[in-house]
Amino acid sequence: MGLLQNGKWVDKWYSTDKNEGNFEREDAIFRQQICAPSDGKPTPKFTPESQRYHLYVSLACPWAHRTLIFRELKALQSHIGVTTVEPHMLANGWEFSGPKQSEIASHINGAESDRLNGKDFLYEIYQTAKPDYSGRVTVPVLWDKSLNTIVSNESSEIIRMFNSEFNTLTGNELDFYPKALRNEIDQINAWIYSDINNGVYRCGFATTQSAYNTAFDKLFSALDRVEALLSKQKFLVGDTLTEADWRLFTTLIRFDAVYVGHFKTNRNRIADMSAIQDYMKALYQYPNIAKTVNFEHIKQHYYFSHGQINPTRVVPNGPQLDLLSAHNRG
Ligand SMILES: N[C@@H](CCC(=O)N[C@@H](CS)C(=O)NCC(=O)O)C(=O)O
Repeated sequence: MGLLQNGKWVDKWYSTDKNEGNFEREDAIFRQQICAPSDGKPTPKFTPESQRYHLYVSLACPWAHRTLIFRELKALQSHIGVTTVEPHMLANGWEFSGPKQSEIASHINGAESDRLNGKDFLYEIYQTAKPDYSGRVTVPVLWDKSLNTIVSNESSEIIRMFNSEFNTLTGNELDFYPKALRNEIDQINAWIYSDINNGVYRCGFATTQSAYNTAFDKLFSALDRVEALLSKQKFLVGDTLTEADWRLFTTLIRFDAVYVGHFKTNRNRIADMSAIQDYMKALYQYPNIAKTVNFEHIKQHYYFSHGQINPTRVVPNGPQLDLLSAHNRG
């Protein structure tokens, strides 16, 4: 686990020293946009084209998972390729399969070598895009094969591009960020991001009791708020399935398998919150979504990579999850 400093890889864990034990997530650095050309405007640098862009993801990562879900929802499978890193993220950060993998890591089915750029580590992709890059090396990465660079490493922006910019290519007009609901979606995203999506990390990576207590209380108040909302309506924003639901889903699906134990988010499980549990099952059973969920990668990543939380690196066998049974959400 490390980061690039002026283009050089340094093996360093997150520091919470300056933040009284609180984990602070850094902002993503590559924030460019793919835009469909519009009449009378100069041609954008990144235009939607079939097979021009490629995703680097980890199947373990909830942020990368959003982009895989949108690739399915928006029928982009044949237009945007994917390479999956190994789940064990160790001294060299995210690794591709191959002979340079860390000695203590094992190859996990579903992980791949980097057939596109022939690299051993994800940080080399960042170095190619920006030789003096400083910052964390995170997934997802949306890579541009034409300009040999990173378009974006911010999942919330990648899913918006997938939602709207490739429609002419795919003919898929499904809209998970409709204009009329944008305010409401943005408001919901804001507290779900800080208290739930990032909130589970703030519990797990806290290094003082009080930082953990604060994150834990916020997390479960937010989950109670979601449970109350979903007890009276179908989705987070009324009757319409939006990006807000998919953004929440990738955290919910990891919750009982990993966060409850590994991140100590154990007031209760999602399985104990009946509206959320049924809602999560409904989303899991939505066409093409279950195949984006890989519990082997999820459990291997968290339990094996975070040696300071789980020094034995033993990965639990359970829990048994009930995701395929009937739900009452239509
Ligand atoms: N803002 C980013 C966050 C991505 C992120 O933090 N990904 C994690 C994996 S779950 C990562 O790659 N961490 C590596 C690191 O921080 O060194 C996004 O949503 O795309």
